[in-house]
Amino acid sequence: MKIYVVGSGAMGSLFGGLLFEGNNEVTLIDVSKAHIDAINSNGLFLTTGMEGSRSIGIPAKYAHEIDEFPDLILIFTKTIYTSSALNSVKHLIGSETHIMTLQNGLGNVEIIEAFVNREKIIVGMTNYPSDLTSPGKVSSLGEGIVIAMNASGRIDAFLEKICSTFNSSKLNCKITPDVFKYIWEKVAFNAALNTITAVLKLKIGDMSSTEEGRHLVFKVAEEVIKVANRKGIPADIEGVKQNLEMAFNEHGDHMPSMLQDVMAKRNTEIDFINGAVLREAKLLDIEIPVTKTLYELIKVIEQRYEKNLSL
Ligand SMILES: NC(=O)C1=CN([C@@H]2O[C@H](COP(=O)(O)OP(=O)(O)OC[C@H]3O[C@@H](n4cnc5c(N)ncnc54)[C@H](OP(=O)(O)O)[C@@H]3O)[C@@H](O)[C@H]2O)C=CC1
Ligand SMILES: CC(C)(CO)C(=O)C(=O)O
Repeated sequence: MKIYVVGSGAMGSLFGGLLFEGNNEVTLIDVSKAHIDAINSNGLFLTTGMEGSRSIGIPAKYAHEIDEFPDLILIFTKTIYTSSALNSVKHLIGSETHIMTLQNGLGNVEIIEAFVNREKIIVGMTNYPSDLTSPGKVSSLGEGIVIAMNASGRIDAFLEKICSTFNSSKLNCKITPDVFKYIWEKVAFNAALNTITAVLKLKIGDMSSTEEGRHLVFKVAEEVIKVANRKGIPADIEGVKQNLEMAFNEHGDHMPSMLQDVMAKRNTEIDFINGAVLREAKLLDIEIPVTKTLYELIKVIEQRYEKNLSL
């Protein structure tokens, strides 16, 4: 299968690298010169729990260097850049090209719909942890899953082919009609864990070693699931709590993507995570005070470093 990964940082490189090793024709597309140059000079240096460290000779390019249509565009930019990234690869979207999003947050399908119709969108979620440690170097130490579904609600042959391609590339994929239940559960997870570790500048394990840290995480998760349930989405707080416990125990050394953003003084996905939940809560007239406080704290942090001020 011919696959372009658009946004090839921590997650894009992990997925691109594994799909390439699974004998797919994969090209990484990015905007970071340092990252592209490092991969083209020395290969992608990928470390995964099962396979260890190796250098993968996968091509990395800028969008304008390519001109063939792929079967699949896997978009792995931060959600704030989805629209601009897809604009930069508009010339690569053929009539049969599908676009897949496993990005965190809410509203990803609606952004992609400006580029292809819903039948050509695969939406899902993943909880593989991945860290971009330096240009060209990515480390993913922990197991995960991919949940996927066609955004139109139909299971078709292409979706089945994608999932089996992922599975033969060591990416544990499941097709699930109830995909938005899992997306909301992941939003609850990220609204809690990503913001709290980012505000505290602590890795998952360091934060979750305190009773107060764990209490705060569960409080936010409960607020988000309350909103999902009131919208009629059967998200399950017990499942979210189990996933959080699993992250506390098994992903202790991971810096959630929002923490990686704050450390690098980049804008975060807060408007697509806590911000999106707050908008839904407002429509339903539900108070979610802890989720709102964390939203506001991340906004303060973003504004401080946008102005080059210390924290
Ligand atoms: N990291 C993780 O463990 C997990 C992350 N996710 C989600 O996956 C998504 C990706 O996260 P992550 O991999 O951590 O993010 P990264 O910031 O590591 O990677 C995103 C990459 O996209 C590049 N980029 C930005 N704009 C464009 C563009 N216009 N065209 C092409 N590339 C572009 C960035 O370059 P530059 O840095 O120069 O801007 C960067 O290299 C997010 O939605 C995140 O929430 C989900 C599960 C786990
Ligand atoms: C890996 C995981 C699940 C941890 O928070 C994540 O989604 C992220 O880092 O954004």
